[in-house]
Amino acid sequence: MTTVVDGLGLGRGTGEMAVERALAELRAGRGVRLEANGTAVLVIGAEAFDAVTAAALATAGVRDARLVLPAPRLLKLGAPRAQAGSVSLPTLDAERVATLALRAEARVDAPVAPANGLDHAALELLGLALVLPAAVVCVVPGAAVTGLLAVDVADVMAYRATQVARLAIVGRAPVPLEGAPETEFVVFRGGEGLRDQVAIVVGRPDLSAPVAVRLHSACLTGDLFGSLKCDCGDQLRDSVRRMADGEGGILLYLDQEGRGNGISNKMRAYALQAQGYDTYDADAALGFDLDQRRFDFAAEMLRQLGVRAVRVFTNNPQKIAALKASGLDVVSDQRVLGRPTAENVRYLASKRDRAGHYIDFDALAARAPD
Ligand SMILES: Nc1nc2c(ncn2[C@@H]2O[C@H](COP(=O)(O)OP(=O)(O)OP(=O)(O)O)[C@@H](O)[C@H]2O)c(=O)[nH]1
Ligand SMILES: [Zn+2]
Repeated sequence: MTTVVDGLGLGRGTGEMAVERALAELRAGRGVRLEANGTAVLVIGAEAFDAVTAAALATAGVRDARLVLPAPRLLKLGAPRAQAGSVSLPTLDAERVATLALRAEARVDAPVAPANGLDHAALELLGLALVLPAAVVCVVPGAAVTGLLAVDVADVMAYRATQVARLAIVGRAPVPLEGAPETEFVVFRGGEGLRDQVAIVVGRPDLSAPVAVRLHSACLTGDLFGSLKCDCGDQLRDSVRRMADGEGGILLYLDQEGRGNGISNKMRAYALQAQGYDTYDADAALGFDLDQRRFDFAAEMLRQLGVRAVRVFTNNPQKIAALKASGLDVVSDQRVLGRPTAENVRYLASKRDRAGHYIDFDALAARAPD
């Protein structure tokens, strides 16, 4: 297959390479050509769609331009739909796109058409690229636009699953931690959009028994800076300490900032929270479902480390279900309580009430201050 050699991606499928390149293009604010069954459209993220881009596309003679939005964003705009949908852009107006895609007070101003396969793939690409889930999609006449990267819808929709299969350890070393001197960091590549994922092996867990495990999604603000808006930093340090003081364990530090939405979208959501939205409504206003995270690759990391049974430290029923679904034996009697603060109590209550997290406020209140 000469096409595989083409990109020197020996051993990688051409479809996967195209998807990975498309993610880089979209993150850089450029468009890509999305193809399915002989149909091709240009896709560009709404957040990159400025007046200059709009004018260039109009000059190129593009037609049938639409703004594709996910169902939660359509609901916010006053047009509830079970699935994603699109509104027509008869003139390429960057200001209108920004309003419909992002502004908190916006209302839908045109009929909404159901999303087709190309539209769904466009949103999947933007999600993988961690940009705002709103896509400008249009038809490009013949040779009017050159140099666009082409990517196939089927390859886009298959991408996440193929990444799990490619997960591999790329580096490991001992890193003694305060309070956990015998600790090893093991770095995996793959799983979600070629990001690096880290397993932190604390002590020497007995792999023949259920291993203490925490799946910890990255939270820059909480883990590193001690943000008062969430409980992540406490959960992180408490989990490592419990593993070190007990029989050892494995903490997976997962590159899933903002429940998988990415740090930029998390800050957009925090801006809405500052206006009074709760954690889930803020995400929904931007077009996100309750939670974007998948944990299938986390289970695969554990498997590659020789773990068959886990005692998982979490309050999140989705994590428990995902580990079980992946075939691991799961004991789930260990909760991870952060410190309640005036700033995070609403966040914790929302997680309990809207996402079914096992958060016991009496137990939190009873926690002795450190
Ligand atoms: N979108 C969004 N993400 C947030 C917000 N606050 C925290 N996060 C993210 O939420 C995730 C929390 O991760 P975890 O602590 O692993 O997860 P959890 O789902 O609460 O589950 P457990 O802690 O295991 O009970 C991290 O990715 C944070 O960056 C928020 O207000 N909005
Ligand atoms: Zn946090």
